[in-house]
Amino acid sequence: MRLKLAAGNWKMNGTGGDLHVLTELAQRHTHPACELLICPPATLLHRAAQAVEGAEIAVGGQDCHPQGNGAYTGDISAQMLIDAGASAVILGHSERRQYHAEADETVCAKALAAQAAGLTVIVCVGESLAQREAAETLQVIAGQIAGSVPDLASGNALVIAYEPIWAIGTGLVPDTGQIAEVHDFMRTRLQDRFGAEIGGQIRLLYGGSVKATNAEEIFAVPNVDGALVGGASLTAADFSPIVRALESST
Ligand SMILES: O=C(CO)COP(=O)(O)O
Repeated sequence: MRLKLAAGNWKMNGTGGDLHVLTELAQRHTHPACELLICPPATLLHRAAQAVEGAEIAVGGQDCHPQGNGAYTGDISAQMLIDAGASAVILGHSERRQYHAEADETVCAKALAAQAAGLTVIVCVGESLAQREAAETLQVIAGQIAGSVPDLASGNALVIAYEPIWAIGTGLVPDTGQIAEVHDFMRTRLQDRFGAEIGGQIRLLYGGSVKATNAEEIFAVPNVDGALVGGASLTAADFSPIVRALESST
């Protein structure tokens, strides 16, 4: 059984005054029937980890460097994320691929480092609108999974988030048939590569304009094991109903 995961990606949002969102979430979800993860900006990680201490909420980073330490100004290593209290990291988000020119090989190197450090890795994949319109979606996803996901000894510490670029922050969401097609395809690719057991352990999240209003429908899709939520993870009032929808889908 894969434990469902509700993950929030705060992106470049949030300062100390927003930590109350975490304490509010902790109060609302004392015994969650799914895993809860919030990935705040790196500047807030340590305080976020302290804010959720004792609660069933984990915190994670939004990126890490492949090296453990060294002359990489502005970068943060996987060990540093752990030191700050993180247990997971998002890698290869389309915004990093686009604005930081991260290729699959870079994402894979980061994933290896994060795994070695003991972090749960959330690798993001997803097609652009032009790629979808050219009927290249599955080909793009296959290439990103092959290139960004490192070899694994277990599937428990790997999560893949399918985030169509055209659905991120736009209010547009693929229909459930389109989500099912990609998630089933990812499951098959992962089981072909890693075997039925490991490939069956890897959790597959959907991300892109997930809201309280569409969560239930999305979580009913087979092979959707949770969500990676951007905008609607910034307040407890928005995120909490998504968590509840996931809990009742389990
Ligand atoms: O990019 C996302 C999460 O990583 C999705 O963002 P939105 O939920 O704001 O569309």
